[in-house]
Amino acid sequence: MGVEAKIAPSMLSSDFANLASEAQRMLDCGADWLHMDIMDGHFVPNLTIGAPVIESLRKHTKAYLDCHLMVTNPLDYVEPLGKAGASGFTFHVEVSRDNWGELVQRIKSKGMRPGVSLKPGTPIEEVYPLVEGEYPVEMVLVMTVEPGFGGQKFMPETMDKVRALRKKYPSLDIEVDGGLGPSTIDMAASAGANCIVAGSSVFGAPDSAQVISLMRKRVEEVQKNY
Ligand SMILES: O=C(CO)[C@H](O)[C@H](O)COP(=O)(O)O
Repeated sequence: MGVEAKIAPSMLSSDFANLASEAQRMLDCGADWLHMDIMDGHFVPNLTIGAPVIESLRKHTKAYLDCHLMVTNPLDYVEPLGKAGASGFTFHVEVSRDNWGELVQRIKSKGMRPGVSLKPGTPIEEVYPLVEGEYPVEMVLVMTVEPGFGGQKFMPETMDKVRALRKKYPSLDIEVDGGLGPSTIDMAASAGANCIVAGSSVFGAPDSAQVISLMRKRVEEVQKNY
């Protein structure tokens, strides 16, 4: 089927005062990507980090920095994040309905991998043109909680979107984010998600490596049957 399991701890749950060592700890625990939540206090009611922090972290790691832009004007972030060393740039479809073609082109021109995300209430059909268009995104991030805060409860009803996407696009990277951990990974993996973002379940566990390994195993078990 051609999709790989990617386990991406959400650095939102890390100790931001020790970001570089927290990032290295996650990589040592087996993380594939580091998920970076960029929030502007407008698209979502929380304010986190931006390009300066990505630039600082990039000096300490070569890891894939999977940036999720929970911002109203993603276009404004392309240039700074490209310069800062972001790897993936995932924007929200709800704020990009009129300019996603330009956005994807600019993201790619800065050497980043474009992705699109959608909130729980947004119909999955809205992202189909972005996967199939002239300037396709390379990943769809299905939010499994309302974006804005870590530690929320996984919304099982969002799995219908993951199933629909996987049926339509067998080799697409499908990421899920929010409330993922040992008790919810089976739902996400069996629906077809292969990129798993997890914050509180990984950072809050006594053995983060064990949680990462369990989630990877579940995704791999499902993927090999495709
Ligand atoms: O994007 C996010 C919130 O908008 C976080 O990445 C997400 O909620 C992960 O945290 P947790 O695993 O604790 O739910």
